[in-house]
Amino acid sequence: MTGNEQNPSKWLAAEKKYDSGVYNKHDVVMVRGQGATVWDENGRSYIDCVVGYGVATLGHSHPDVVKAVQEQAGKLMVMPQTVPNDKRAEFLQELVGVLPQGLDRVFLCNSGTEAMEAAKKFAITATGRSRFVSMKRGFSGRSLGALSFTWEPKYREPFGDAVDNKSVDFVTYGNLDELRAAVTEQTAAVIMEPVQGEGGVRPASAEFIQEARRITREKGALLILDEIQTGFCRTGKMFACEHFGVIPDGMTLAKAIAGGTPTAAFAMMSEVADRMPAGGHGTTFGGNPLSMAAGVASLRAMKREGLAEQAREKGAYMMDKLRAIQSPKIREVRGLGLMIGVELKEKSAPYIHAMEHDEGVLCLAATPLVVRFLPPAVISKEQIDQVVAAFERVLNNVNPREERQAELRAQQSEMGQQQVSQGESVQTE
Ligand SMILES: Cc1ncc(COP(=O)(O)O)c(C=O)c1O
Repeated sequence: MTGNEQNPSKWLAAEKKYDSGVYNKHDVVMVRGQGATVWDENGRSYIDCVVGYGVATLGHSHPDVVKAVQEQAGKLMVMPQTVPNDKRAEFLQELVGVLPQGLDRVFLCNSGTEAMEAAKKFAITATGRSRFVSMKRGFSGRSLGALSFTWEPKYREPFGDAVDNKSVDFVTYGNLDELRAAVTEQTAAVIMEPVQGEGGVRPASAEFIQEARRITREKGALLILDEIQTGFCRTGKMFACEHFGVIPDGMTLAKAIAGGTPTAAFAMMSEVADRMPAGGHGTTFGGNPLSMAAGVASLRAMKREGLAEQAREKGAYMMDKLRAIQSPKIREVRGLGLMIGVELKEKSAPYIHAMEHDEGVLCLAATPLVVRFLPPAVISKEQIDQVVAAFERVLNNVNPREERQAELRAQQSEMGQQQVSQGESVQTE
């Protein structure tokens, strides 16, 4: 039991009452974070291997980011992108400095899905084409434009024809023949994640991603890599495409880009940017000075602290430890850097719940069978040891089938009790 179940919090009640209802809320209220640790309102600590779906790769409340935000908040928070701003210029310079060569034009926005929207529009104006190739099991976000690239039917079907799924061909991630057949002279862009995150933590093969580069060039289409989850050191390089020696024409960026502030970008080659008419796209909050200040501090800290090397080394350490777990429930441990998935032979949800509830470790699902770990790169090896030990205990102790049967037995006996007492009351009246 968490403290909240014993003593329901007013914050938990308020959030559950007023939220739109689209989220499956946990029974816990988080109030503070530092590095790889977060604390709930009752003071219980958790090792965070979710970090806001992969946002806080630098750790929660990194001191440089906190200082930059504090200073900028007292100076200037709002300036639209039509009016140049010192922090925005500094951020753009820093960002282009770490991006693969040639990606030196940037559209700034606020979330991953907006970066995908931008990518879609820039690809259409750059090529004069409007067909796309995306990947089965791919996830690109949930706005209607981005949703057209997202494969999972449950995210698309509730919105029927409002999601444009006629102009997108989905190919099996890794299938070279399907890829070659799908990319034609009508294709504006091929969209893919270098490691599928939501789709089960699946790294692309070098052959597949390199063939995507080759065939898009041959057909005059763009290659757009979705590095929203993989970017900014998560996979052990600043960007995952560096593992494959591939430079795309455009790259969508978000999550860890700016120290936890809601920031995103579509970075592209000049030839792609130059074809968008002035005023053809825009956003109010994109490139706001507050996020830009956080972004500058975050990018500098990533470089100074060797965050990519940390993610590479700790990722290998954690993956080795997970692979050493002897459990018949594990089908496969896979990933790249600190983007790690453990595919089980059964549903992952009860194990993820037990990790949080019983062990104080936050992790998340990626498809119903996969437990996904996205710890910050500043996590210590001791914390990794704790996470792996907790996971092993949970695999040993949780038995969803037995628990479900016990639940059913309890329900049946409760119903039996009710029938007996109803029967008794009838008799006694
Ligand atoms: C690969 C990928 N693309 C796009 C998105 C959408 O980003 P956002 O949730 O910021 O809109 C996500 C979010 O998880 C993602 O992992």
